[in-house]
Amino acid sequence: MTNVYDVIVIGAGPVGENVADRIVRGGLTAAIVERELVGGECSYWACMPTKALLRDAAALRAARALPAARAAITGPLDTAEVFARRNRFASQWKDAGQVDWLHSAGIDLVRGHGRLSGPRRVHVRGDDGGEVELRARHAVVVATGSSALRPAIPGLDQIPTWTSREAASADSAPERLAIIGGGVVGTELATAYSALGSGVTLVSRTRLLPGVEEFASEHVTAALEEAGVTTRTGVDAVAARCGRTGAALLELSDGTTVEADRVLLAVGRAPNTGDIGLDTVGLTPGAWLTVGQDLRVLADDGAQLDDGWLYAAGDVNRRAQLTHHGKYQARALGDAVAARAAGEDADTSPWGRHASTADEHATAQVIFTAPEIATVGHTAASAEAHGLSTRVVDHDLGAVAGAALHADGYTGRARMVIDNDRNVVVGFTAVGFDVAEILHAATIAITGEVPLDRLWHAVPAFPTISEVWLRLLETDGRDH
Ligand SMILES: Cc1cc2nc3c(=O)[nH]c(=O)nc-3n(C[C@H](O)[C@H](O)[C@H](O)COP(=O)(O)OP(=O)(O)OC[C@H]3O[C@@H](n4cnc5c(N)ncnc54)[C@H](O)[C@@H]3O)c2cc1C
Ligand SMILES: NC(=O)c1ccc[n+]([C@@H]2O[C@H](COP(=O)([O-])OP(=O)(O)OC[C@H]3O[C@@H](n4cnc5c(N)ncnc54)[C@H](O)[C@@H]3O)[C@@H](O)[C@H]2O)c1
Repeated sequence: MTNVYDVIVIGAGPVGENVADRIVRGGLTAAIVERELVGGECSYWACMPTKALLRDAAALRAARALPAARAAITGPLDTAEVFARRNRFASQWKDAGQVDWLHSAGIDLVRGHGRLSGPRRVHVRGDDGGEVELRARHAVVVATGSSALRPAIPGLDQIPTWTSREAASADSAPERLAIIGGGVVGTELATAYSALGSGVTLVSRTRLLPGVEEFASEHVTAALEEAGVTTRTGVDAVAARCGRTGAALLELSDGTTVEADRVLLAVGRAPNTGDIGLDTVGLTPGAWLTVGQDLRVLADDGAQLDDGWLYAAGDVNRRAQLTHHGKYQARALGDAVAARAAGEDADTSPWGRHASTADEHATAQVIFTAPEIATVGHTAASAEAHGLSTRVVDHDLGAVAGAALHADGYTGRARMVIDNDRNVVVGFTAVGFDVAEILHAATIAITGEVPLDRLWHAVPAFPTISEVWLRLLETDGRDH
């Protein structure tokens, strides 16, 4: 195996894989370094297994919302089958399929822990202790992702804890599960484990899902409580200890205690940069990597690092910690490196071919709680914080014919945030069952900056949940 490549990618998560793919498609050579499983967190311990844990309960809930289908339900959820199907979606934690794909794409895989060892150099220590020094002609891309953050709560190491990794790969549900952190991981896994039979207590410093519109957070909070989850908002877990029976005891800031068999830590992510040789190129180990518009890593003082040979994409640059946004960055980055190698200029102007502008203006996310939250672009609060002059239009999703038909007693709401100056949509949020699939219309409206006058000509089919678009436009009126 040659040790010199056009580009070296550290980390074969979804983002690293896509960077390497675009590099090779651009006519360059690429090696990818991976210390665990090719496919990364998303494939084995995050997106795919957690969504698999949620899916059967969602289908059962959908059937229960229709009287005739409900009558056909003959028993409870077969949780052993749920875990077995999850195992298949996690490829039994084996990466042979993804390795085959790498080979078919013409990407060389180097297994081991990669560290920068100077400009354009990556040192890899293999699991077998073997070492190899790789050299890049054009670029090194850091795509090492992130890991669960461990909060500094005294006594935590004396109690049985999980991070999202263990929760995503467990093969049974604890009788009592306490979750610290009411963000996306906390609420999704509370939804999953309460459906799988755990008695769940969700402890959150703020309201649940503080980053989304308040009405969406309220819908999910009410639904979690209805499903039997105890939500404790506005409190911190301040100490932990082991009870006499071996159970975990969490002391909360309001003086109360929560007892559980497991405590899931879901308080955010930390960058996988502690041991990747950042010090050898003048950067601070353990920090998130700051990048410019072109995803090139900036020095600690904000200046361009050397001649711009070091890039970072995905979770590690903290622009938008979502698989699809990381892969979007990967396409822009890979194409830019290939263009530059061919002596061409990269187009990193807003919405240019090599820019990842959508990270800033149209971050799209589905939160797979029950009901789901689908959101893209600004919330009313973030638009205001960005100094935009906006108006907000809301509509009751339950009043849309397609939603009423979808499920008896359908409740939900949608919000459109409109930029008054340009008369375009800059934000959209919906909460309700199965709203995930209506999100992309909003993403297209926002990225396309479609004028509202033209949106009136985008006719949603009847009777679908997407008809909420027409209702939102009608509520706003035609006179702006
Ligand atoms: C519980 C959970 C659920 C999630 N669900 C969703 C979801 O539904 N949808 C969504 O869009 N996002 C979801 N996310 C976020 C998503 O998982 C991440 O945004 C995504 O995995 C980021 O991809 P990445 O390639 O940047 O990093 P990762 O997936 O973390 O991959 C990084 C890779 O780099 C490797 N690596 C690290 N350091 C080194 C080194 N020094 N040498 C060699 N290899 C190294 C790692 O082993 C890993 O394979 C979820 C996250 C969590 C925690
Ligand atoms: N469906 C999806 O798209 C999906 C699903 C899961 C995760 N993710 C991604 O994974 C990332 C991590 O998710 P997450 O939920 O871990 O992080 P998060 O930042 O969404 O939420 C963490 C929550 O924990 C709270 N918190 C922090 N420290 C605390 C402490 N000491 N005590 C109590 N609460 C504390 C924070 O206030 C915050 O509300 C997110 O960026 C998310 O985008 C995405």
